Amino acid sequence: MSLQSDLIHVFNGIPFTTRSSAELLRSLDEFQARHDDLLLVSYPKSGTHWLAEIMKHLYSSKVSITSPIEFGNVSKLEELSNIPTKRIIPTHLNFNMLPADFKAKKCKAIYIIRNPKDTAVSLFHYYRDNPNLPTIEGWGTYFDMFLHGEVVCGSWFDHILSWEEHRNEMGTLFLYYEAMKKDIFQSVKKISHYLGINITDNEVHEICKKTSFSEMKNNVEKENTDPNNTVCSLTSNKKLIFRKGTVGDWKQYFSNKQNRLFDEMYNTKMDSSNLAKHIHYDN
Ligand SMILES: Nc1ncnc2c1ncn2[C@@H]1O[C@H](COP(=O)(O)OS(=O)(=O)O)[C@@H](OP(=O)(O)O)[C@H]1O
Repeated sequence: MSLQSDLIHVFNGIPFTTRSSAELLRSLDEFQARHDDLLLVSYPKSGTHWLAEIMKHLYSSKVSITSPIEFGNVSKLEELSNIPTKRIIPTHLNFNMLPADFKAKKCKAIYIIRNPKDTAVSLFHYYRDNPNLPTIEGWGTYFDMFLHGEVVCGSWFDHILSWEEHRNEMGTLFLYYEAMKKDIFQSVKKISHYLGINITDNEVHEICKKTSFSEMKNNVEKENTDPNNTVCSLTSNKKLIFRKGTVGDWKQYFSNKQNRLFDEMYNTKMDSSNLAKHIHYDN
C-alpha cells in the first residue's frame, strides 16, 4: 500500500501530514535552540495535551507553550525565534529528526509514553475524525498500518527506541500515561522536581484538579478554536483530542489474533529496551 496521498508525504522514511511542509522539515536542522527551551515529546495520542496543561499551570504565565516545532512552513520557525519568554515546545518528532541545536544545548525534554495498544486505538479514532488525515478502511486495515509504522509519525516502536537510545544526551524525563492516571499527584511532583520548580502540596492538588480529563474536556467546549490552539501538529481542532481518556480501551478492539501479532512485534522490537519494564503494557 502506498503511504503517499494528498494529505501525507514521506520525509526521511516517516509519514507526515502536509501540515508539516517538507520545506520546514528540511530546515529544522538550522533551528536555533535556547538553553532553557523545554521539549514536550510524544508519539501521537499519548497524552501530550494533558502534559502541556500541567506545564501551563506549573509555570503560570512565565512561559509560552508554542505550536509544535514541525507544524507549518518556515515562517513558523521565525515566529518561534521571536518569542521573548521561555519556550515550551511540543513535538511528535523522532529523536533523529530533532533539530541538532536542542541536542547541542542539552535542552530538557519530557517524553510521555502510553501503552501502544491504547495509543493505536486512540490514533484510529483520530484518523476517522480528523480531516487532515487520510480515510482509512476500517480497524483491520488500520491495525496492520499501525503495527508496521505506516501511520503518521511512523512506527511507535522506532519513535520510543530513538528517544531511549539518546536518553542521556539530554537527560530526558520519561513519563507514563497510566502511571499518571494512577497517581497524578506524584507525577506532577516528579515533573516539578525535574524542572526544579518549588511547589507546595496544595498547589499540586490544584493542578491535579485543573488538569483532570473532565475539566479539560469541559474547557474545550467553552474555548474558541484558533489555528494554534492544539499542541498536536496534526490538527488545530481541540475537540478531537478529548475522547475517553481511559486505560485499556484496546480490549474492545483487538481480536485474539491481533493481540498475538502485536505482542510478537512488541517482544521483538522492545527486547533490548530498558524502558519496556516501565511501560504499562498489560493494562
Ligand atoms: N487530562 C487527561 N487525562 C487523561 N487522558 C487525557 C487527558 N487529556 C487528554 N487525554 C487523552 O489523551 C489522548 C490524546 O493524546 P494527545 O494529547 O497526545 O493527542 S495528540 O497526538 O497531541 O493529538 C486522548 O486519548 P483517547 O481518549 O484514548 O483517544 C485523550 O482523551
